[in-house]
Amino acid sequence: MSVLRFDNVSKRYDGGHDALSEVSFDVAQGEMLFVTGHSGAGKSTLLKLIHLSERPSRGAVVFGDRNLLKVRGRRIALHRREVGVVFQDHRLLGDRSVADNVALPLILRGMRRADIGKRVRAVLDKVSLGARANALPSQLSAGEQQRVGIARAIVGEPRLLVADEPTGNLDPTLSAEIMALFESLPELGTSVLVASHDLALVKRMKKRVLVLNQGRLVDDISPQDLAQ
Ligand SMILES: Nc1ncnc2c1ncn2[C@@H]1O[C@H](COP(=O)(O)OP(=O)(O)OP(=O)(O)O)[C@@H](O)[C@H]1O
Repeated sequence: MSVLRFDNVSKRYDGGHDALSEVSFDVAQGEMLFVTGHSGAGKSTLLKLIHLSERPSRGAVVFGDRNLLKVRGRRIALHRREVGVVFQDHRLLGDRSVADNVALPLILRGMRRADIGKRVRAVLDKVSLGARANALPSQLSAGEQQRVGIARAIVGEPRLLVADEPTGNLDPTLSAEIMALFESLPELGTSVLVASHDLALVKRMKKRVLVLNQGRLVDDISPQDLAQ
């Protein structure tokens, strides 16, 4: 079953050229894949269409059986519960503890406090930050902050996780740890779509790779093809 489908999607920003041009692809439930391409190729735009911070100019983005064109108003927040997002710049609240930052999506959806505490502890353990639950983001390293961002993105058990250059500022060891964490998510049914311009990293992972060039999807490489 596909969790996400792009059907001939184009996106033109006001006054600009096509950032995406007639892009079509499917993501299966529990699949992990990468989208790569040079700076300006359209990777971030593609992710923004999925979590509805942008809208397509033409074509359809379909999530499960939901055409995202029809998702408006209050339904946007409901849609975002099902899509976890990891930003390159973390976007953590500086005056809140690690645990509070991770709890935020669950508080917003009105979950009971006791359940929130349990979930937050479990997910912080998963990203190896159980001991830093009470720290402020400014007291953490870049890699630790990134892991808090990931914990916040997965705490709500989304159907799809999208990550924009999640290892951009990290050393190779930390990048590998984060990729190992992402690789474990499909086992729980979460699909994972990672935008990265780091070709060495993408090749190492041996997953499906979508290649964008000036907004066009120019290649869709299967793991088998990558291995050759
Ligand atoms: N808000 C915007 N308004 C106008 N043009 C934009 C906007 N956001 C992106 N663009 C343009 O759309 C194109 C695709 O940008 P996008 O950020 O999606 O690329 P990218 O592959 O993520 O690049 P990078 O790796 O540098 O982040 C670029 O030409 C960019 O200048």
